[in-house]
Formats: sequence, C-alpha cells, structure tokens
Amino acid sequence: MGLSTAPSQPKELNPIPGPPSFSLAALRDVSIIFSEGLHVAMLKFSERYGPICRFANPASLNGATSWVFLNSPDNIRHVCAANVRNYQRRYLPDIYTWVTHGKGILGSQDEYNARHRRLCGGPFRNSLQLQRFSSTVVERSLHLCDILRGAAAEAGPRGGLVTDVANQTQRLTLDVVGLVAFSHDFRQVEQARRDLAGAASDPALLQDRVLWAVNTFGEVLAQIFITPLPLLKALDRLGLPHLKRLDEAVTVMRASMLDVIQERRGALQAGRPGRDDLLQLLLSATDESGVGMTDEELWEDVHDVMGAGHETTATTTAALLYCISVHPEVRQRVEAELEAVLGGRPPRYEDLERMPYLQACAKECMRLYPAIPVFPREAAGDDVLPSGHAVAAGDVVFMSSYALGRSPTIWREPLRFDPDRFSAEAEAQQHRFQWLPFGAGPRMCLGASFAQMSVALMAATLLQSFRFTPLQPDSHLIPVEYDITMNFKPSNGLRMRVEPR
Ligand code: HEM
Repeated sequence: MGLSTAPSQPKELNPIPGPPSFSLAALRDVSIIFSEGLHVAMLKFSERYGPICRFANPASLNGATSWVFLNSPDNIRHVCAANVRNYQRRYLPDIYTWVTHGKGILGSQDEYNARHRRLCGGPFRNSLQLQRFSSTVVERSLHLCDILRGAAAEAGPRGGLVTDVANQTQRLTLDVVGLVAFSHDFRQVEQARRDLAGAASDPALLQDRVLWAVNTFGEVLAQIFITPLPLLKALDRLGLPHLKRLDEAVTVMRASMLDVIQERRGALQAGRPGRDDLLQLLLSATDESGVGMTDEELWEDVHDVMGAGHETTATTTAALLYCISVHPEVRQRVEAELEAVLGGRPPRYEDLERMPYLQACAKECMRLYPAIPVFPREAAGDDVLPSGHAVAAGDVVFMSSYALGRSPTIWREPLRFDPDRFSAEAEAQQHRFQWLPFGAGPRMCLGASFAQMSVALMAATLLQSFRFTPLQPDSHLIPVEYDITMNFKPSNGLRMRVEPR
C-alpha cells in the first residue's frame, strides 16, 4: 500500500516509456548521462521518449528502485505541490550523508530539515532584512567596480582590460556570502586588485584558513561525489587522502565558526551590540516551542547557506552579464532602464521593482543557464501522476530546470535569448511549473529571493559602470558544463573586455 495516490486515478495506467534493462538502448542512454551530464540527458530523453521515461535499476544501486525522469509541468506540479507529501525527501548522494551525518540543511531530511528551513529561511524572505543585506551586496560590487576601473586605466595603453568575469563574480559573491552569513571578510575582491595587476597573492589572505577550508571542501566533494557508501567506508578504513582532506576542511570550518559563535553568545549575554548578519539572527531565533539552536546546529546551517549561495549566485551573475552584453539591443534597453531609474547613483533594494527589464533578463538567463539544473525526489509510496503513469515506492523522480527551460514543446525557439518572455503579461500566461531554476516544493532553494536580489544588484552596479564585450561575439550561447556536483561552470570561464562607460 502506498502513502498516497493522485486524486483522479485513471482505471487504465499508461506504461512509462524507457529502454529495456540491460539493452543496448539502455547502455546508449546511460552513456549520455556520463558523457554529457544528467541535464543534457534529460533534454534528450524528453525528445526520445516524451514527457516521462523510466530507467529500471535492477541492482537497486544507491537505493533507488528505478529512475523516473519528468519533463512536463503538470507532472512536476503534482510531485512538488499537489501530492508533495509523497515526495518530501531529496535524493542525496551518499557523500552528503557521510559528511553531514544527516544534519545541516542540504544534507538533512524530514522534520530536521523542515525545522532548520523554518529557522534559517526567515531572514531570506523578510524584505526588511533583505534590504539590510542588500547594502553589503552593493558595497562590495562598488568596490569591485573601483578595482576594475583602476585595472582598465592601467591596461588602456596595452589594448584594454580583458578578464574572466566569472572569476570576478566568484570573488564578489564569496565576500558577500561570508559577510552576510557571519561577518567573515574573505577579502577576495581586494585580492582581485593584485591579480589584475599581475602581483603575487596577499600573504595574509593565503593564511585565511576558512577560505582554504571552503575551497578544499568544494574540491574534494566534487572528486568523490558519487562514491557509494560501502566504498566510502572501505576507503576511510584504508585512509584515503581525499577523505582525510575533507575531514580536515570540516574541522577547520567547524573550529573557526564555533569560535565566532561562542564570542557572539558572550557578547549577547553581556548586552554588547551584535552584528548585522545571519548568524546574529539565528542566535536568538527559536522554533514554535521556544527552542533555539545549539552551537553545532548553528555552524552547520551557516556553513550550508554559504555553500549553497556562493557559486550559484556568482555563475548566474556572470552568465547574465554575458547574455546582456552579447545582445546589443538588450544591452541598450537595460542601460536605458538603469539610467532612468538610477540616473548614475548606486542601486538600492527599493529600486529593483522599477527595473522589470533587468529582472526579466535575469529570469531569461536562468531559463537557459540554471545554476543547479536537476532536482531529484524520493517517492515514499506508490502514486499515479496526472499523465496516468504510475510511480512506485522507492523510485527516484528527477526534474530538470535545464530540460524544461530548453524544451521546444514549452518555449518557442528555446535557444533564443529573449527577456520579453518574462514581461508581466507573458509571465501571466506561463504554467507555474515551467520555469524552475530554484526547484520547487518544500526543498526549494531557501535563498531564492536573496539570490535574485543579489544577481540584479550586482549586475546593475557593474553594467552602470562598464560595458562588457564577450571575446567570442559570434557565440550567443555560452558553452556550459556542469561539474559532477551539478554546479554550473562556463567552460573556460567567461572572458570579456571590460571598458568603463
Ligand atoms: C542564482 C542563485 C541560486 C540558484 C539558481 C539556486 C538554486 C537552488 C536549487 C535548484 C536548489 C535545490 C532546490 C530543490 O531541490 O527543489 C537550491 C537549494 C538551496 N539553496 Fe539555492 N540557489 C541559489 C542561491 C542561493 C542562495 C544565495 C542561498 C542562501 C543565501 C541559497 C540557499 C539554498 C539552500 C540552503 C538550499 C537547500 C535547501 C534544502 O535542502 O532544503 N541558494 N538552490
């Protein structure tokens, strides 16, 4: 007996298409996943099999009975909203549970996850708090502008400044997320000044243990991302260097953050003023029964928010700058909007609602280049989808914002960058579940509003000061790759010429 069934269960179930197990077709399809990525595979599967397909997993590898790929907004609405009780759990690679012990936000499930989402999500939804965070975003963006302006003046006689904009936005968002999360200044934007001048790294920065730990954690996680639990255990017993480095990175992050947490608790008890960051808000946050977070819970959650918010926001901002710059007619409309609303002054949070075109550009960019292209769920019980297809308990259901965003059955000329798809009138005609770069349902991105605000404010600040020229102007599409952790990386970065306006 399943947990739940769809309200209107048809008598005749439709068979779900897909390749037979152990067939050449299955081998061909699975090889696409490994060679081109799950996101591209899902787009190809939708062309080959239609809006739904199933791959049997006879060995129950990683616990799944079979994998079901959904590519229709109606079925996705069912999974993420109408019958969401059946799909509460995110399907997680074993390494996550290994590293987090099922704690934090990203690696936890069920009630633990829901409680921590409630506690941590507040500040990222509250517009007063978003407004306060926004000043950090603008302050750091202006600092980057100063550095780029200086570097452009220096490079002028040598043919102008050319830089990997994706690298610069990584620096910018790491600074922002560190400051917003727990007032830690990674000083990465400042480091950009030395890089652009061809100088050696700042020795003080190289000693930043937290930065080392954040980078090492990400690198090692990517290297062993799909290693199944039994193998992880065996490798741990054998003393695999990857796991040792991961452990060391976690120890450094934990110790540094626990120091800050204890210092903050002391200040709070002594009545000294706190800082304006997420950690400060969480120190006094309590759940419905008046229970606050322990120090361990605090560091895990703050760390997860930083991890989830850093690269995603950076690559989206870089891709947005590219998309706008490679389409002159779009760039002119954005520049005209910025001029009309800001008249040359730095942007503020309140300005964003008067910049609908820039926001439409950001949405259109995320349609083509969602920072995380796939979001999977585990089916707790048997179920029937609105399309009349049955899902069995134990199936893993994959949904993809990338495949939805590029599907010709949903979008006309899907590869064309056209922000007018997101004018208020056009958006009102869309299915609520056809544009999902932040996922959907109870595991949806916790920082979606903060992310959209940050991307728009960073882009507004940079575009107001500079004109960016992509070095391959004939290529309107960014050649994207997603690393194994499903993080979007423009292949070879995004090198652009940067000229002050
Ligand atoms: C453009 C930037 C971003 C994009 C495209 C993005 C996208 C996503 C996606 C697709 C998920 C998985 C959703 C699902 O399974 O339904 C996710 C999860 C998450 N995101 Fe974001 N994200 C962005 C920025 C941020 C920022 C800035 C923060 C925090 C300030 C953040 C915090 C989180 C957290 C904590 C989760 C895990 C939620 C959970 O497991 O319950 N994200 N994000």
